[in-house]
Amino acid sequence: MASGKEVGERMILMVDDDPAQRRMTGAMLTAVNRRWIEAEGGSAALDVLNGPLGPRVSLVLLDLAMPDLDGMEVLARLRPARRDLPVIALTALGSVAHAVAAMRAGAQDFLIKPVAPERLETAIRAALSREGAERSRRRVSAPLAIDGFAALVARSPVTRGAIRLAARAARSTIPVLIEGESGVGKEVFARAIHAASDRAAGPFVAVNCGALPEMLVESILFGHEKGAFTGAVARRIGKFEEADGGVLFLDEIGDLPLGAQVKLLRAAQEGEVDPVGGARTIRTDIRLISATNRDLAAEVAAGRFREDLFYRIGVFPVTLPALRERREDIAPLAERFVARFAAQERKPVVGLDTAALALLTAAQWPGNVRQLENAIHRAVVLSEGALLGAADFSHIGPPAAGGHATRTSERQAFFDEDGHIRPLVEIEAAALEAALTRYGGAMSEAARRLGIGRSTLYRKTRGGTGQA
Ligand SMILES: Nc1ncnc2c1ncn2[C@@H]1O[C@H](COP(=O)(O)OP(=O)(O)OP(=O)(O)O)[C@@H](O)[C@H]1O
Repeated sequence: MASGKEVGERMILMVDDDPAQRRMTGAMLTAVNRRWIEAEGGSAALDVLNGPLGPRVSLVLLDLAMPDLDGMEVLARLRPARRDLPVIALTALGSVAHAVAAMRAGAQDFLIKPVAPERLETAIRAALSREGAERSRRRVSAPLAIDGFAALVARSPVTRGAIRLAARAARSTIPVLIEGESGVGKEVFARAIHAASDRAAGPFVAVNCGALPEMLVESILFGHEKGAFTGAVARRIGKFEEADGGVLFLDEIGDLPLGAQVKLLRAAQEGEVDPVGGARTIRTDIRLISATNRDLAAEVAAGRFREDLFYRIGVFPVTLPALRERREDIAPLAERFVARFAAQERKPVVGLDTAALALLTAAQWPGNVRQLENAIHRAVVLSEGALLGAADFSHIGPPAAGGHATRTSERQAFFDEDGHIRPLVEIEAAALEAALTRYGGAMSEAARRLGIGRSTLYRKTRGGTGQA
């Protein structure tokens, strides 16, 4: 049963089976002049929402672990009737995975108990303003927007699955984490989510965290005041402010230094950023889409990525498989690229012959779609005829035979003259050298391709690769 406290125009429904917790939260809400009502369990909460006070409830603070009807069940049952009702899930430390599930099921935010009063108030304010009834109603009545995805090639079931998932994410404000190797299409997916969302008219700001100079990461993301440090001759707005009202795409988020991760967490949780060297706090309204080519869970385990930030940004993971794991996409992508580059380069090329298609379809594509795109561009530029043939792709390595590295260069990189595997430091040194040679000494590109941060690459090449 629910016990009404103050009955006013709009009120918060607090749902928790623990009386002490209800008292504590109630005191916090009263202190910030919020009207509220409480329910001691899931069924009581549904009774309130379906009863005469229901229409007055503007927000639900929902404990997830309750004996009679747990929070997830309450979410599932209230959603059909009250789609526009913001819900903030509350959970104990250690059950963050539940909170993540709740966000996927439609909660706007989650808080870990015990909750600090300021954090509670910030979350309430954000949920009430950002997820206001009007916007939600617009969003719900809009048809499933997949227009932003129409430009993507997707013949394979896995790519179609990823698009369906991303299209669903586009309709909410959930932070999305796009995972996949370099060149698989993470950024084009992020742009498609933006285009299909109700923020399409707002900015899309992309930041490659792996390419940010370590000293300037915070100033670039959060801005700085004039005179904040030597060289800060004018105030500069950060990427968060730039993306206000739109989407901030953080590529290679695993490369962010730990210090910046702390600030990012606050910005992601509370929508507030503190420019470097300033006393002001700036409120922003952004949607975060992150991407990584690393296993972030492993980075968390290794202490290189903050667990709380991982849970915050990784609520809705979308995984894009490597191109070699979705070979059905190769031919349509190749044809798309031929048409594009033929027009761009004013060449009479109209397609690929069977042998070329077979070669491309069987290749390994370590650089994924971007590598395929570059290979086609090069072939179109060099071609003389109407169809590209296998000879136009002679630089594409053959498929790995039976999983063995058979090419001479691979043999030299991995094995010594006696056929024994080389020590890891030597293999690493060879890989670093190969990358730097391949990308003409461009550190950022080499680091990106190697899947490591630029500072790590500097350290490894400067300090000698024999050092750990
Ligand atoms: N499904 C697709 N349909 C059409 N083009 C695609 C598709 N996927 C990727 N591309 C093209 O491949 C190229 C690489 O994509 P993108 O830059 O999004 O990859 P990425 O995963 O973000 O790479 P990185 O990790 O190196 O930043 C782009 O030119 C993009 O247009």
